[in-house]
Amino acid sequence: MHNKMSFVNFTLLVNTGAFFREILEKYSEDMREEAISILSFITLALGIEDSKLSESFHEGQYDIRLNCYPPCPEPERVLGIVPHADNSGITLLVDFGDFPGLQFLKDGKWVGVEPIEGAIVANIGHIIEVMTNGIYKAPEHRAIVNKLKERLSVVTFCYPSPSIDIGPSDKLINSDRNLQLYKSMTNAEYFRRFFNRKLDESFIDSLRL
Ligand SMILES: O=C(O)CCC(=O)C(=O)O
Ligand SMILES: [Fe+2]
Repeated sequence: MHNKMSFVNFTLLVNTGAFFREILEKYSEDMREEAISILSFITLALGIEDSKLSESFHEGQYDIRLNCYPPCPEPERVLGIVPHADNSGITLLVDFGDFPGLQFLKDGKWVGVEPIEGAIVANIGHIIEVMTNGIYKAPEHRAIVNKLKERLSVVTFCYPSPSIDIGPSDKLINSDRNLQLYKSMTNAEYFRRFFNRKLDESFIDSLRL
């Protein structure tokens, strides 16, 4: 399987066959547990423990993407993935590279994430930015390529239950000092806005009040 990965970046869909489906279903169940536990720590840190925020991820959708970045003779001239923030609630990334291929924008500078064996990189997506009323921000990130080395990453995009509205948690906007900064919308409305977004404008800005 490894040798056949020859595209700059490709997406392996969950329904590529029974064999992959079984592995990916087990994997996504593990990631569901990880996501719920990270989200309950987030709600604990926010002082809104037991809110519907973390619970909504029990029933949510979990999409897995396998990224492959082959070596590139001129790495400074290409990007593996262009700068973006994820539209998920939270994204869990397992990095199989041995160089910092994933980079986050911090204070205007790209900072590489050093892969640690067995570690999961947890990345906040737009939905958690909205649900936490902007306390947790969805960071811009990108992937770069290496002149000599291939890199693989397995990325799980974790979404809350489609029956839950996407909007700032009531518990965070309960006083005059804590104004609601983002719109509240149904799950369907969130995705409608995402798929109809203007590509030259910031999606998260379009969700601000
Ligand atoms: O492969 C990576 O390091 C980044 C992947 C990523 O950001 C994505 O798939 O959304
Ligand atoms: Fe991403």
